[in-house]
Amino acid sequence: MSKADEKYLDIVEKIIKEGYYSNNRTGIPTYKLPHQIMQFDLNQEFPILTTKFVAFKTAVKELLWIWQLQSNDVRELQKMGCHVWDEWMRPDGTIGKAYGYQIRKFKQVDRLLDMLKSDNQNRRMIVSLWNIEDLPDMSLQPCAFQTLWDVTDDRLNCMLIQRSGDMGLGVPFNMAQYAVLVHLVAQSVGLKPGLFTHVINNAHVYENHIDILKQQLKRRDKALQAPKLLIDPNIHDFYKFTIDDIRLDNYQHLGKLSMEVAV
Ligand SMILES: Nc1nc(=O)c2c([nH]1)NC[C@@H]1CN(c3ccc(C(=O)N[C@@H](CCC(=O)O)C(=O)O)cc3)CN21
Ligand SMILES: O=c1ccn([C@H]2C[C@H](O)[C@@H](COP(=O)(O)O)O2)c(=O)[nH]1
Repeated sequence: MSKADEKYLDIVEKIIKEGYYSNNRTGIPTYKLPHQIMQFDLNQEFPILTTKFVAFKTAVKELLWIWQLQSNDVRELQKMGCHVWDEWMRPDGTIGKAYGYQIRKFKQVDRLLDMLKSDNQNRRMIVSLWNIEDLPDMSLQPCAFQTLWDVTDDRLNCMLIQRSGDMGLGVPFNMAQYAVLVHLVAQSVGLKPGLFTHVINNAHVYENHIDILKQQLKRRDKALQAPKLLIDPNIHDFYKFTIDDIRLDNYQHLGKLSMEVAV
């Protein structure tokens, strides 16, 4: 069974059984648990769910939009064929000063790549999208808002801090996305990928996702082996990876489960 299914479904099951019921700004109440953590050794396998289909290409497009294009323009994402931000688009076509905007504003990716190449024992390698001054001008404040990077024994490790995690929709994307990011950054600076630790402060299941997630829990015993992530090995410039250079070999899964997004 894929490790991703095991760790993800453990949290989903715990939230459904023991989670606290509460309301939130969307008006769709959730069951929630604080401080849920998943850790994956990217050297062993790629963390993507097999107990449901995860739209891998769509997820990677969103990742490239934020980290490589460093854009806040939803129309750019739509041009790539990804529509997961449509509901948060402002009349000017953007999501305000959020996500990619904050990476570009402080050249955060360039700084990270430089530090990893020149001083990888630096303990200040952090990319943060949480800019207090700009928070009021974001259509959604970033959820997966901080990554902390470390190099140990020639392996690149990354801890993702997510303040708020929608277990049904956002988290399956985020796990796969940030695992891809670690692989891309590692390949760009000549390191091997290591640990990916995913910390979720408020891990929640929306009430209208419960029945579908229960269906997914029943698939647990049928979970399949994780696919392999294949990245064109000739690319060593972070800005040169395209969506076609990043693919999964033999992604087997138990089929799509549709859920509605709470806006
Ligand atoms: N309530 C909520 N949950 C989220 O996960 C979320 C937000 N809001 N707001 C901002 C972004 C948008 N995200 C989304 C939005 C939609 C899907 C979604 O519909 N996923 C489908 C596949 C979509 C496709 O193939 O295009 C899925 O079945 O996973 C995923 C992530 C993640 N974020
Ligand atoms: O990458 C993402 C982006 C968003 N989410 C989820 C988490 C919450 O359910 C909503 C955001 O609502 P807030 O009230 O701002 O917390 O979106 C996610 O899981 N992953």
